[in-house]
Amino acid sequence: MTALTIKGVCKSFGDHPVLDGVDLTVADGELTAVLGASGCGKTTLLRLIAGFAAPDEGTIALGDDVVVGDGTFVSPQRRRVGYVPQEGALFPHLDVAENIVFGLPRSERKAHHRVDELLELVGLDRRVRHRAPHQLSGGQQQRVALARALAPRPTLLLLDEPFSSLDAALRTETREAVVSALRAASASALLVTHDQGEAMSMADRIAIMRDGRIVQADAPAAVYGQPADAATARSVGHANVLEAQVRDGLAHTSIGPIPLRRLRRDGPAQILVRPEQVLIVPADGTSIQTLARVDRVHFYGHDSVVALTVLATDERVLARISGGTSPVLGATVDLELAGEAMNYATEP
Ligand SMILES: Nc1ncnc2c1ncn2[C@@H]1O[C@H](COP(=O)(O)OP(=O)(O)OP(=O)(O)O)[C@@H](O)[C@H]1O
Repeated sequence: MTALTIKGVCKSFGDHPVLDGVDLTVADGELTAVLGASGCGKTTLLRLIAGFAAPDEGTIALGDDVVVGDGTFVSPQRRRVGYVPQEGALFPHLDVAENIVFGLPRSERKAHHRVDELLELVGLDRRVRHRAPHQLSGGQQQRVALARALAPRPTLLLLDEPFSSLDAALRTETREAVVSALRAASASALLVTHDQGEAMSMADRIAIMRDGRIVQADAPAAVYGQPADAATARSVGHANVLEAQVRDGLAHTSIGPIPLRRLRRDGPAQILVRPEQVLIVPADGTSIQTLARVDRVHFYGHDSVVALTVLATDERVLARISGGTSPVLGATVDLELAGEAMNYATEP
C-alpha cells in the first residue's frame, strides 16, 4: 500500500511555474525526503498535500482516497495529514499536554495515558507535560510538535524542514529521536529539506526535486552511487565530474582508467567519481603516475576533503582522506582511481 500518490501535479503563481508535473509516492510506514534547493517548490508541494492550496493540474491520493484532482477537493481537516512546520509551531498559551491533545476529538482530550504514550514515543520525560513551550529547548519544542502531529494517528505526516532552527548537536539528536518515533508509530512521512546530510541519514527514500519535477526517487545509497545525472550527483555530496574517453568498457580519464557501472558506446563521456574513490599515493617515481598539486585541505575532523589540480591537464579533483594526516599544501602527490564510475552523455 502507498500512503501518498502524487501524479502530474502542476502549480504556477501568476506566470511563474513552480511545480511542473510532480510524480511521487510514499510507501506505507516509510520516510521519504524531498531534497531540493531553496525556492524549488518543496513547501508548495507540502501545502498542496495538506490541502492549504489546490494544484492547477494533477491528482493527489492519500492511501486509496483521491483528495484532490478529478473534480475532487477534500478540505484540510478531512485529510488525516499531520504537519510539523519549521519552528514556532506550538501554541504559546497552552502547556505541553494541551498542545499535544489539541488536534484530538474533544472526547479524547482527557486521555492522559495518550499524552504519556506520545511523550515517551518522542523521547521526552513525562514531567514536561505541564511546562509552557517557552520553558523547553528548541529540540524539545520540535518533539512536542511531532507528538501533537502524531496524536490523531494521521495517514501521512508532513515535516517541513523541522530541524533548520536547531544548532548542530541538537539537530542530530532531534533527528534521531524523530526517526525512532516515526518507526515506533509505523508512521508514513514526507520530509522536505535542502540539507543533503539530513535526507541521507534519515530517509528510507530520497526524491530529488529540481526545476519543478522529481528527477530521481530512490534509496539514499542508490541516489549517491547511481545518480540520474551530474547535477543530482552534486546535490547529494561532493562529486568529481571528469571528462573521459570510453573504450572497451573503461573510462580513460586524466587520472587513469576506471571501469564503468553502466556501459555505453565508445567515445567522449562525463563520468562521476566520488572523492573517496580518488586515492592519494606518495609520488615515488617508480610507476605510471598522475601527478597533482595539493591546493586546499578541508578538515572535517573524522575525515578531510583535499582539493587538487592534475598537473598535466589542470583538471580540479577532490579526494577524501580519513584520519588526522593531511598532505602538505603545495605538495606534489600521485593519484589513483578505485571502484567503478557512473557515466553520462557529455553536456554541451
Ligand atoms: N503564495 C505564493 N504566491 C506567489 N509566489 C509564491 C507563493 N508561494 C510560493 N511562491 C514562490 O514559489 C517558489 C517556491 O517556493 P517554496 O516556498 O515552495 O520553495 P521551497 O523549496 O520550500 O523553498 P525554501 O527551502 O526556501 O523554503 C518561490 O519562488 C516562491 O517565491
